[in-house]
Amino acid sequence: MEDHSGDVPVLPLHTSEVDRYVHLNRIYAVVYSVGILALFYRHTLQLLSSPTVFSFVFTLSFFFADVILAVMWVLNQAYYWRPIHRRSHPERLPTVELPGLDVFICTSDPFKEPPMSVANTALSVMAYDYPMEKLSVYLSDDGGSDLTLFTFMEAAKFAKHWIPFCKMNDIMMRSPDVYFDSKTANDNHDHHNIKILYEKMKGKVEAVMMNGRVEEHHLHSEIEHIVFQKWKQERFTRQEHPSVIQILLESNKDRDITDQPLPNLIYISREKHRSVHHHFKGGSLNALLRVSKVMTNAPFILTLDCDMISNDPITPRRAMCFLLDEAMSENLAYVQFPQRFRGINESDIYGNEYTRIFSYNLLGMNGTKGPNYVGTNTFFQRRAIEGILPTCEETLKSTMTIISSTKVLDLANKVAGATYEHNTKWGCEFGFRYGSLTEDFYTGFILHCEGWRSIYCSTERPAFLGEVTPTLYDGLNQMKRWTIGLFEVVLSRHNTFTYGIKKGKC
Ligand SMILES: O=c1ccn([C@@H]2O[C@H](COP(=O)(O)OP(=O)(O)O[C@H]3O[C@H](CO)[C@@H](O)[C@H](O)[C@H]3O)[C@@H](O)[C@H]2O)c(=O)[nH]1
Ligand SMILES: [Mn+2]
Repeated sequence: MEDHSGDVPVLPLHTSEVDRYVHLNRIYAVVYSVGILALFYRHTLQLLSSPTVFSFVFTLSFFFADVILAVMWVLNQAYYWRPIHRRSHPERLPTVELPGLDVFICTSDPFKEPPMSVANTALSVMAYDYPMEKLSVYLSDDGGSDLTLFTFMEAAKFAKHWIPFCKMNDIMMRSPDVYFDSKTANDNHDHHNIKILYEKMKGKVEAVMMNGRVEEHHLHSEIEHIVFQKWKQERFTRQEHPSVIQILLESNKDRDITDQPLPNLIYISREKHRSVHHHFKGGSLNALLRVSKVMTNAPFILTLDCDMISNDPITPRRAMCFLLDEAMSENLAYVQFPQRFRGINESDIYGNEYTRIFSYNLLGMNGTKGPNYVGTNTFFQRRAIEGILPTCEETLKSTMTIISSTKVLDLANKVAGATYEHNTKWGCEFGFRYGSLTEDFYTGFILHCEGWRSIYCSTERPAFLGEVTPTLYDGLNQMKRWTIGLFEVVLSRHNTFTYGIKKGKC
């Protein structure tokens, strides 16, 4: 990778090395295969020497059960054959301007996903070590909740203090809740003041949450009153409401308390109609793709679940080490960071950490086409996920610089409309793909089939930290959803065996 053609050698932005235990893995695989062959040899002998029909059928059933397990085992070896560790070197990124980054955060229920913790996720990424004028954070609220919007309005005010505080004190954990809870938070004067501000904001949000809805006396400015008028409409429910797009911070206008620019912060609740399928998270991500296209159109996109806080402010620069590498970016669809969790007790009795699917398997896939998309902590190239939009999507091509202009807002509301996708290829040829409860796996798989690659970047300090499912019931439900989602892919025309092989690219 090193280029010594110039006078000064250009150091690579990223390096990779094959896992040092790969040979052990391979030896183990060979020994295990011998074991499997011996087992089948024994089964065959038993079948041939079955004294009765009953014992024949009995042995045959064991034989088939073992065939299934053996096939699963063989397929799994792909993960251990050539795991690759990739390291990024963000300190080597050229000092030229960094590209725009649009962050998509999805939330869907203010009572299951408390707006205050969603706001913490947003604040943690808004405080990234990244040029503020290049960063836009979009919140998609599928719950269409005034409580969430209210919380984000408060968070936008708090961000003006929080972002400079993090940067001046070089804080790594930029989610306020976790930062104030952590033992490392040192109790200096600044810390004390910002904590008071945070507690005040939290108090306001809690009062509104207790009340269950935003009322006149919670609001202070004329603008706030106008915004919440929408919720006064008779038919404003979670499943039936017009689109709400609210710019809470505008980078080229708003400044923090040290007079530095702030990132854009935009609240979006796409239009919903009972009679129109909204396609859950996939639908919400596609609405975000379109709205962000008409507003900021950044070439790179980070998708985040509402509970995934940033744990390291340098992460977007790490992602850029891969995405900006010309030799690699041509067909690089996304850079995946692992899903790690906080609050897991030592014994992790429910296996909530999912180390295998979120760490080992992804590492293994780094040696092939790259990891599958796990729904969150993923930096996409916009052009990969968007696909080539046909000319009928002309509206999407007109990006403007003033995001708060009426023209931009009208267009944004139009593309966030419930029926906008009718008679278009959204969800099947471009955007996040519909048809599976695990839209993430499905989308990543299709991208790989289309010839795109992906990268798994794991770092010693986790880039993001999520929350584990709180109860066994939730955990089982989640597992059920994932299994159904994967099964939907198997039953679709994009079956991983047939479609992937037919395409000849997987
Ligand atoms: O109609 C919906 C439903 C969900 N979500 C959001 O999608 C995210 C993930 O949903 P969650 O219920 O937390 O599902 P999990 O099973 O925990 O999520 C994992 O599995 C999902 C499906 O494979 C992926 O989309 C996620 O990124 C991945 O973390 C959350 O932020 C939700 O708010 C929406 O925006 N709209
Ligand atoms: Mn979740």
